[in-house]
Amino acid sequence: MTSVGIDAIEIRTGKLFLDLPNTFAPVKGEDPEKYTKGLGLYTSSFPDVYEDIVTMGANAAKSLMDRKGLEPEDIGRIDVATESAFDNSKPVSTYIAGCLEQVYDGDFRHANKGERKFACIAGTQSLDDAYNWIKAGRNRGRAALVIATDTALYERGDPGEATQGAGAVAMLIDEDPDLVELSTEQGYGSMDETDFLKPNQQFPSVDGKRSMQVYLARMREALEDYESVAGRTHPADFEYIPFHTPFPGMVRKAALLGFRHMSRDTEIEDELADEIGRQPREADFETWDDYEEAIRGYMDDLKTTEQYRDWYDRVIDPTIDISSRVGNWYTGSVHIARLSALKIAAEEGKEMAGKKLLVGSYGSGAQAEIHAETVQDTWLDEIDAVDVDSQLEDRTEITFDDYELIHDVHNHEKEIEVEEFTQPEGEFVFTGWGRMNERRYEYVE
Ligand SMILES: CC(=O)SCCNC(=O)CCNC(=O)[C@H](O)C(C)(C)COP(=O)(O)OP(=O)(O)OC[C@H]1O[C@@H](n2cnc3c(N)ncnc32)[C@H](O)[C@@H]1OP(=O)(O)O
Repeated sequence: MTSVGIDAIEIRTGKLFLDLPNTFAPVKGEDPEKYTKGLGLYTSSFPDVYEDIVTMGANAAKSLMDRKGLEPEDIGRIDVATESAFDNSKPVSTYIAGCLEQVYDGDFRHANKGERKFACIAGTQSLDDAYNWIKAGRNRGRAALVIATDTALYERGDPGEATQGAGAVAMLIDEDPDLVELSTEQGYGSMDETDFLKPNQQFPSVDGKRSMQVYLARMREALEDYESVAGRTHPADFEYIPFHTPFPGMVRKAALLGFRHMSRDTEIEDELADEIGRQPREADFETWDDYEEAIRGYMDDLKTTEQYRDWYDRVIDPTIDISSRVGNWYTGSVHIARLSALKIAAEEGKEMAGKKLLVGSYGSGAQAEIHAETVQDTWLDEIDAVDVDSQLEDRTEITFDDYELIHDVHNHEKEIEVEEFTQPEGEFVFTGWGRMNERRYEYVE
């Protein structure tokens, strides 16, 4: 069987950043620790005046193509995942292909292009599409470019304003991948939910607290569904578990539930029994409320145990590092979590070849998906080549007043002229609108 997976990754962050505890929280009259300790966020990325989902996606894709020495003819498919699209008909992938064709010989005339929408899970669904296309033997030896790109902005004053972000992740999906092979086994948890949606509007209608409950419920169903095909999971099976990370605090909740689930009926539950008792079983309670209360008590105790804390520090904490510095990238968020973990593994000199990851994606509306990935022998060269730190360090800090302006610049309802904060160089930029109201782009040397 051909192995198929992610051959290479590149990211492109919005070039501006807002310091959440020190700049945003004081103006909002909030305790900075809500951000650092509660949400787990330090800074959020924002796009400069000339950046948007197309420029960030095209710039990430160009870095990837240059690094891998690819030409348009090597790509048979361009799938863009986004929930920030500005066009209800023409897909963002055509805009990105148009950008790339400005700088490469040849074109993407024979590449299949599309756009995937299912909130944040669309990035993983695009990986699926590429995987299936290659497995079906329809790729004619060509690779697929998957680009997850979003500008995660909320209405001013919405609680979601705390969890914004902007950036793109470009991934090359190919046979015999250099980074990770994707498992055939997958699990889904999917229900019609009204937790976060954008019915013909730019900024989301969000029931934030409910969206967190729905995330956890669907993730748990996806894990059970995954186990029904792949067999029971155990906390020791996976080196890292990257989750969709709207903010790191969400992952802390998901990780605790996951650990409880994976350690049930194992030696870990036995070892913890003296300290915190056994996990409550529904059958032992007369009412659901009593059972829930017992579960809450068990979870409160579980998160203080050494076993859980060690596991969390080793398996989960490395996945949230980048996210805590860039905020929510919606469709790209789980792919940043994977990258974050592998980057830290590389920095720590960890041998990862052959090790497994369990990847938990989520999209509001709502669906969770779980699959496993196997790290490939060549992973270290790939991870060492990805430029994350310099991009994050090179971002320009904005004040709260700047933030208000930049929010308005990217608000489709407003027309406002604002001077760019940074000077574009060697990148695609947005230049304005064409005669049919299409957005126009050019490459700046
Ligand atoms: C879009 C998706 O990806 S769907 C999945 C998740 N949903 C979202 O991201 C929706 C968008 N975001 C939002 O709606 C909001 O930002 C929310 C719901 C995440 C947070 O809402 P807020 O009302 O602003 O924050 P809240 O008061 O709940 O504080 C956030 C956390 O910080 C904690 N906190 C608050 N103040 C402090 C403090 N001073 N010190 C330590 N912790 C604090 C809170 O207890 C809470 O943690 P908990 O949930 O473990 O109790």
